[in-house]
Amino acid sequence: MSFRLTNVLKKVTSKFYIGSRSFVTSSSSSTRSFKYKSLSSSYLYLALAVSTSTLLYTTSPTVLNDSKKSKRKIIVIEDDDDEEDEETEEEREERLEQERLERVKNKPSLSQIFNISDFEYVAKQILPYGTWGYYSTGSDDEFSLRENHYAFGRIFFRPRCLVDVKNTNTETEEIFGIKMDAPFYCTAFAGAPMAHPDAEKNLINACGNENIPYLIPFQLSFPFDEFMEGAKPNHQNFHQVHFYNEKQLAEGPAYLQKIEKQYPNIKAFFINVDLPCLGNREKDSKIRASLDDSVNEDLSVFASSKVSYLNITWDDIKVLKESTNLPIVLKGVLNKDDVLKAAEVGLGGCLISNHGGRQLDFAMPPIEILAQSRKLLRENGIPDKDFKLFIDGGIRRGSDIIKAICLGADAVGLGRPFLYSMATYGQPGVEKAIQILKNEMIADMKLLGVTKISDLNENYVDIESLKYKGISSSDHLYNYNYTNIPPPPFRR
Ligand SMILES: Cc1cc2nc3c(=O)[nH]c(=O)nc-3n(C[C@H](O)[C@H](O)[C@H](O)COP(=O)(O)O)c2cc1C
Repeated sequence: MSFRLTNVLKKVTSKFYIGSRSFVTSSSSSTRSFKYKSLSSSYLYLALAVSTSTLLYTTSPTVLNDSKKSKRKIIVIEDDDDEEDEETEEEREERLEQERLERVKNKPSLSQIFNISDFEYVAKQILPYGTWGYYSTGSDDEFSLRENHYAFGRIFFRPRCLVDVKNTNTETEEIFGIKMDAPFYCTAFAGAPMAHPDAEKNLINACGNENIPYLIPFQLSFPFDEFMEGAKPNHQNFHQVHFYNEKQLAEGPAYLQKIEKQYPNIKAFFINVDLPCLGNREKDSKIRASLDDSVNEDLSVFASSKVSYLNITWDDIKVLKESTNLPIVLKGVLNKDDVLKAAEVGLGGCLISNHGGRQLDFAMPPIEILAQSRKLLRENGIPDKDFKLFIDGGIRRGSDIIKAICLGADAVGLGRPFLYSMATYGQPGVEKAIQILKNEMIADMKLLGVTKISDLNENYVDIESLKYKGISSSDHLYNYNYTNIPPPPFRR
């Protein structure tokens, strides 16, 4: 058998390349169908000292010596004679796309979806690779992205027993004049049409049917007026606003006035204060780079280097505030002192958010800042009813929502959960996601010994461990969907 070390290494790296691509593309077994032959055929074996995680998906029966102790695996390497198994880049892309389309066809029925993470799992399997990358990624090393979620795992409940909880409901008091069926809303995100042509229409219709607000994004894929024509009458919402340039900022007051006058069902403006520039969305960039020419052109709109935002200041916020009677909420506040300042300058509220871990990495988890902020506002004599607090980032369960309400939030926003449910099952998917969260809340409130939202307070939660970042019980559902940042792929 002819065999040269250089060829072996070439083929080893090609397997790693495929391995790392299929890892981020999909965890379905069908995408991992490397064509290894049986041990008896003309194959060579090479023992490599590699971490088990690198080869998480190379679980073919020909992978030997899977001892955790040694952390070594034996990889089967084809020899020079086996040219028939070679696959060109185009063939591989085509195969992966065929396999994806097959998964789209065979996706689980909606009745098989039991929780929010299930939607994420299906989305990961069926979305085009670049779209999944744009939606799921955060900035830099994604510490904030992961901690957003994990922080909820450091808060435990202190339930009361023997309470009559037969009539429990999740309805809210009025928030900027809106009475919601539950204290959460669908937050604003750009890029939803990459997954569905009617993206934002599905979202607003589902929110309308379930009576929760939609934070209508500034970057809509429909003209605003056309979009609002289709909204359910009496469905009350919020509107998110950011500015790309000085001209847009100068026109800001007129824009807010127009919306206020024309659309009485929009009850507050959420203005971004977390976009002096885009965060370093490194994993997203890596994924797009790996797609080369086949990259979906729409994606380039979101590439960090091509989008620039305007750096606004407190003075700009004052001008915008004076231009409208509607409450202004700052979206993306990350420090309790800024929360206090926003209250002192007479704004309506703050949305504590690190943009779903997409802006400043190592920004603290919003739930932790929330706990500090409500306390600080009270210490400074600002009653809860006079200043609304919202958080978003990492919320995936009804229990997460309850924890946030206990710690002083009026309502919370969810982004990716509604993006994934819409991308996988359209409007019915979003409605189901909302119902799942409502049902989880009802059950958890009963178990907590609480019948209404306004009775939730800090006495129902233990936050002793909240500040110990990085220490949480493992969340297997979350971890299963989390994708590691890929290393640079070797050329084939
Ligand atoms: C794909 C995507 C696009 C987003 N686009 C915007 C945007 O255009 N404007 C904005 O204010 N926030 C945007 N966000 C941030 C969300 O409004 C929200 O802060 C975040 O998704 C909450 O975290 P979660 O996804 O873990 O729920 C985006 C988030 C994602 C995931």
